[in-house]
Amino acid sequence: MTMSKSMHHTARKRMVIKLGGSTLEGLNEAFFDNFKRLQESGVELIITHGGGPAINRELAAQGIQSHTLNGIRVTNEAAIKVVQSTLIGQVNTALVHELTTAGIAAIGLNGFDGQLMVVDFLDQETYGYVGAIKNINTSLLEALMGVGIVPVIACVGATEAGQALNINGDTVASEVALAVGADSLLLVTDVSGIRIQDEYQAIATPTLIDQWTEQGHIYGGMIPKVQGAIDCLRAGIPSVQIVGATLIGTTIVASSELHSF
Ligand SMILES: Nc1ncnc2c1ncn2[C@@H]1O[C@H](COP(=O)(O)OP(=O)(O)O)[C@@H](O)[C@H]1O
Ligand SMILES: CC(=O)N[C@@H](CCC(=O)OP(=O)(O)O)C(=O)O
Repeated sequence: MTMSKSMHHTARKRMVIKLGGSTLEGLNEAFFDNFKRLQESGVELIITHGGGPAINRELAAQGIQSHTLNGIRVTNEAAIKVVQSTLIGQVNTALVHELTTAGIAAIGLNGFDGQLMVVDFLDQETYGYVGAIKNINTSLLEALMGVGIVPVIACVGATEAGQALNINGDTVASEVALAVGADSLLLVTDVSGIRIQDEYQAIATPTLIDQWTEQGHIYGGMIPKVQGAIDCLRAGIPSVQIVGATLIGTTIVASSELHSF
């Protein structure tokens, strides 16, 4: 790390929580209470979310084809319109409502708002309307957190020309965590972490993850999670976890930290 995180902010801890579309619809008030307690104890929260299943339903209803490649949705011109309207219009608003009901002050955002996530095409030929993040407006996030409001980010980016681009939710979570110098990243999904040959792993290292991915034990939607986790860990974010709705799962640690477990 070139710049100490304490340079960005003082004693307050910062946590980025990503709620996967796979688990979002089943979360209850007790789950959100955990976050309320964290916030009350002085932790600054940023919530990001996906919405893969909701997008799939809407695409199917409109007869639009799509498929994924390395856990990333290949998004054509018809699909990006559905992604944009579903994530921002439905999933984000519903989540903000749930947080508000749980007593957490929350504001819904997407890449267009205050130039929150400026993107370029990742690789238009391969992925279509999918974005790679160029810049994140961290001042906006800090201003909101500074007054106790939780930013709730939908994974839609905006190009400088104003084109919406789809971004994988796990990628948004890890890039936001990196941009704000978070102390921890929590990816909440529909499985209790990384499962290898029917066993959930309490601990994983980048080396093990590379092996498991090569062997095909890690595939599909788990790929962007482990990639984002490794990026964060390498950049010095001390705690990265992939968990289920019970908040139990896999902690990803640098190999050199293994001995302390
Ligand atoms: N090794 C693995 N351990 C656990 N889940 C895995 C693994 N490899 C692939 N997966 C898949 O990843 C899914 C979670 O990713 P995804 O469906 O994209 O969830 P989310 O909507 O939370 O991002 C799991 O439900 C599982 O099907
Ligand atoms: C580019 C890309 O893959 N975008 C994702 C965005 C939603 C998402 O990530 O949802 P989950 O968190 O439920 O997986 C998609 O279209 O499904």
